[in-house]
Amino acid sequence: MDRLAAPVVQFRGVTKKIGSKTIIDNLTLDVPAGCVFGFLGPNGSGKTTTIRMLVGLMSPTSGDIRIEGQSIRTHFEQAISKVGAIVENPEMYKYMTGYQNLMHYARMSPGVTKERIAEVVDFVGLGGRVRDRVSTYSLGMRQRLGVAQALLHRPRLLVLDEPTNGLDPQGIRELRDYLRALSREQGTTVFVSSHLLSEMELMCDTVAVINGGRLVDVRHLHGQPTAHTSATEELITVRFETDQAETVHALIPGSYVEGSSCVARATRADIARFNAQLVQQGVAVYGIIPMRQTLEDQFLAMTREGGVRHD
Ligand SMILES: Nc1ncnc2c1ncn2[C@@H]1O[C@H](COP(=O)(O)OP(=O)(O)OP(=O)(O)O)[C@@H](O)[C@H]1O
Repeated sequence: MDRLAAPVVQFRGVTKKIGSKTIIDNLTLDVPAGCVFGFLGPNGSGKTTTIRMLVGLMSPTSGDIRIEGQSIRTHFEQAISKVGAIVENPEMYKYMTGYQNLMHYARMSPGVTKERIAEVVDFVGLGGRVRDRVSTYSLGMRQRLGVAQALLHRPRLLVLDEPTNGLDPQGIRELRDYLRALSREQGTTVFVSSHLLSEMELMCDTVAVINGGRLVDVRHLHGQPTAHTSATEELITVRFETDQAETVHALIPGSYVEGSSCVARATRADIARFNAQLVQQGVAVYGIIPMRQTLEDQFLAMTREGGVRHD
């Protein structure tokens, strides 16, 4: 992946209000070209709303989204022409075969040839079943057909909302394999949402975490932190060993008490500053221990506040 390439998607100060409720709050985020990008958040955090705006099903209240530099506000047609998406359930005619469904969509997309249909069918591994009726397909096969359809016009960006929902482990593995192949072999950027961190960890190069409509973290999973978290600003998680855990918790925003210690996520500089303040207040700190958390632990810690539901 070329890390210097211009981002495929740029969210800039995107806010969505419905009535008096702010669903998405000032989202600014870059999606690098050619990666599998995970959009992770608990239920109700705003993933679907963001995706609906990204694929043009809903307009932001303020802010803008650019797709390959084209604004969805001022150049909607050009911006959206670069996107293929499955949002909610893909519309399929169950009484027709997979192939007939693809032909139907191909007729609506200029320039899609029979060769292209064969290519996408092959790519998603639907070959043996494409001449069968969709009514006989498993959920996984319907989803492959949905992805094949979304890829027909060679989009630069493929957007999938919670694509692993309802798939069995084998289906999830296959989906993961072909999404990764799509980004690696064809340079297509894949934007995929989920509330399941374990899947994101295996599937994605980068994960953005959203909670309560706000971006809380962006993490590059196979190496250095992204631009959102420069090395000096990177948050680390540490355990303050102390017999006054509540006092430490009261001092450090976003921390939580666990047994006789307090777990906090902060930059290195802030951890040193908090420690100095604790010493000044006469709180005995016996140790500050870096925690090697799994992304799962970090995700739970980041989304702990506000009593959100995890499943
Ligand atoms: N049309 C609407 N009117 C009022 N509130 C809405 C509307 N659409 C979404 N919301 C609220 O916005 C918040 C975010 O919803 P959204 O569906 O984007 O979240 P999500 O992260 O996709 O969650 P899930 O995984 O459960 O679908 C939720 O609290 C939801 O109730």
